[in-house]
Amino acid sequence: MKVTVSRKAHFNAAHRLYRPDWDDAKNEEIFGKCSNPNYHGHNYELIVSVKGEIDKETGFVMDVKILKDLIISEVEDAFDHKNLNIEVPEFKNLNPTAENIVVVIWNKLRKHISTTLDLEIVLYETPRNFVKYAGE
Ligand SMILES: Nc1nc2c(c(=O)[nH]1)N=C([C@H](O)[C@H](O)COP(=O)(O)OP(=O)(O)OP(=O)(O)O)CN2
Ligand SMILES: [Zn+2]
Repeated sequence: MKVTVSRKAHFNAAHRLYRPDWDDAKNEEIFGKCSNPNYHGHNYELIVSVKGEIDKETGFVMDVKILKDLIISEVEDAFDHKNLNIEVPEFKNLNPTAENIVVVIWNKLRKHISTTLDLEIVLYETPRNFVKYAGE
């Protein structure tokens, strides 16, 4: 019997979608207003879910306090109030799309979560745009 435990979190961050090997016109054509050279921001919301067996002694799949602290140290401290393109090393050579951001977050968290647990992350870039990644 497997149960999913989820924790919501949020951060706000600035970014710019662009490719340095494309000129401004091509970036504008593909990324539109999101390629604004002066950046723009989002209030990102995420739902981190771990799925696994309930431990017989604790009754936990995973202690949510541990999950909360992990999200704070690996995601919020690293991304909150940051310019993703400039201040977050993972995006130095990676376009900070929602797709790429969710994969980066998943890889950061995966290292710290037991391999007996499945990990899935849903990342909302806006209230209407969201992506999901489970490591496949
Ligand atoms: N596949 C993707 N497409 C887009 C991404 C992305 O990360 N992956 N990102 C953007 C922009 O950065 C931004 O998310 C779009 O903002 P906006 O168009 O303002 O989104 P809204 O949901 O607010 O738009 P509404 O029309 O008001 O719903 C673009 N594309
Ligand atoms: Zn954006």
